[in-house]
Amino acid sequence: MRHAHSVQAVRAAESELMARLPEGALMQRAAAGLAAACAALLAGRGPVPAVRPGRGPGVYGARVVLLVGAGGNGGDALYAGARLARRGAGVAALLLAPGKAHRGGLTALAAAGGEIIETAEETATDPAYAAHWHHVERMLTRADLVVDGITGLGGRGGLRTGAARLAHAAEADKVPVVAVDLPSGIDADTGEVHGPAVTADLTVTFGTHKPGLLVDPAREHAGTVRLIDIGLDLPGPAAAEALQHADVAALLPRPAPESDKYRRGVVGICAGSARYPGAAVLCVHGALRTGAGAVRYAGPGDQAVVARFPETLVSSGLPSEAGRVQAWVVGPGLGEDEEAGRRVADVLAQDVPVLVDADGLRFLDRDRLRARTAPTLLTPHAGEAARLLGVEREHVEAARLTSVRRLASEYGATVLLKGSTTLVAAPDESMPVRVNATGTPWLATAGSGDVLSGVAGSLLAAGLSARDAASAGAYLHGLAARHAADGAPVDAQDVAGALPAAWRDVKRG
Ligand SMILES: NC(=O)C1=CN([C@@H]2O[C@H](COP(=O)(O)OP(=O)(O)OC[C@H]3O[C@@H](n4cnc5c(N)ncnc54)[C@H](O)[C@@H]3O)[C@@H](O)[C@H]2O)[C@@H](O)CC1
Ligand SMILES: [K+]
Repeated sequence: MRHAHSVQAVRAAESELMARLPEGALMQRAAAGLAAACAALLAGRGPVPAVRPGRGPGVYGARVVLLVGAGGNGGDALYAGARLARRGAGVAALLLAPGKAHRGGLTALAAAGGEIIETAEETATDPAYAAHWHHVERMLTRADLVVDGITGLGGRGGLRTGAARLAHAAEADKVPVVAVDLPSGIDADTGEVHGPAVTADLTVTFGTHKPGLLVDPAREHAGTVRLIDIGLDLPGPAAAEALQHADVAALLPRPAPESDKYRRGVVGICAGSARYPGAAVLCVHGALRTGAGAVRYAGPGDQAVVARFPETLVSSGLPSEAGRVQAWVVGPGLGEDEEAGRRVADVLAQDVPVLVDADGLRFLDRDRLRARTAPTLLTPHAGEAARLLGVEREHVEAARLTSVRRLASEYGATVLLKGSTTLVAAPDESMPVRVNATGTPWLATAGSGDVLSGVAGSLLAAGLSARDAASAGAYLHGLAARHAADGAPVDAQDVAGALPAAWRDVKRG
């Protein structure tokens, strides 16, 4: 499991540890890890090449520019810069807040032969300093490596004008950028980005991940993330967490020798319509490939479903008349008419776990949902989430973590918010939000959501909690898409077809 903690939790753990260590020891641990990651990158062992023509790999002779802000983040950069300078790199520090730069870090860099250049942020728009800014921009574009130590845990809002200009200069020339702790300008706790922010190739983060390193849109600024253990002890639940193969393997059901189809879980599917029969087929396909003992289908797509999957138990009437199931999936391709609404209400009236997706989300009654005793799982994309929250889609996309938490709490349901990183929030706010990162852009294809509903519904029927079913389902689904795509476009049927490969991959570890 990968954990991400809030700024407040990290600060508390830091002060607890600092009280037991000699002064500055923690920052030295951070700087040592940061310098090692920079050295590896300069030696050609990083996520991006950092060797410019005319220079061999390694630290010796490399040109490193540090962007240094007012706080501890700049301190890390300065101490790491000193370590690189001692190994023969040419290191220059641009101080964006000269009066506030970390004293000890400045002394260390100067002692190691590094260059210190005052580049006060507020002079960026002053014509008297135009030549100076032109000069430092050129330094950046010629560097082998730029280290972003502008802001860390204490950063507020986006980059200011001067910092944004420098970050842009480095990015425009494709100079590798290593962010210290987090890319400056992102919101560490929410993953939101309120203005210009550094886009790093590598982020070296300390003690624990921060939610902003896992959640979009901030995540896209972080590049590859490397976690450095500095000995922090972070008790209590994380703010966010990401499952790994082993976590998912432990969650996936495994049929016991005495299992029969009923014990393995029967999932009911109410999806599709005369207009969208394909949604029914895809949803059933996802469910069948995720270990359900049996799939019952109830709805207007019964003939299409049984023609493709003869093992399905089909009927065309109301879901409550279809026979017993351990969980229902309702919504994909159901349409928007009265009949669809009747089916959703019929499913939600049953006292079993229910997954509501797509068209089903049009018919939710907040109070009825909150009154349900069995778990409910809602699986909206950003547009559907926006409608449920009464906000614009852009708002959900910009504030994904806040939005998924708000939905879960307002609807009293577990919510899976689809996207490039899928988020899962439980109605209990103390539970970490789960972040799924197995997805691929190829998953943005018609019908792939219908498959996901079948997958998660099947896991619900097998007895997983709504949160586990949603997060393990998203994980498998994303992995299946990667298997199916392998660098080329996929359709939703390919994704469903690759589910067994994803399952085996997870189980193998
Ligand atoms: N406390 C410690 O011993 C350790 C701290 N560490 C580093 O220290 C960082 C936290 O240090 P700080 O609390 O000083 O926080 P920052 O380094 O984020 O600096 C905060 C200061 O930056 C300025 N600032 C805020 N927003 C800004 C913006 N948008 N543009 C420009 N300036 C802005 C403000 O003056 C603020 O006080 C961590 O992220 C980590 O990198 C690590 O060395 C681990 C140990
Ligand atoms: K930073």
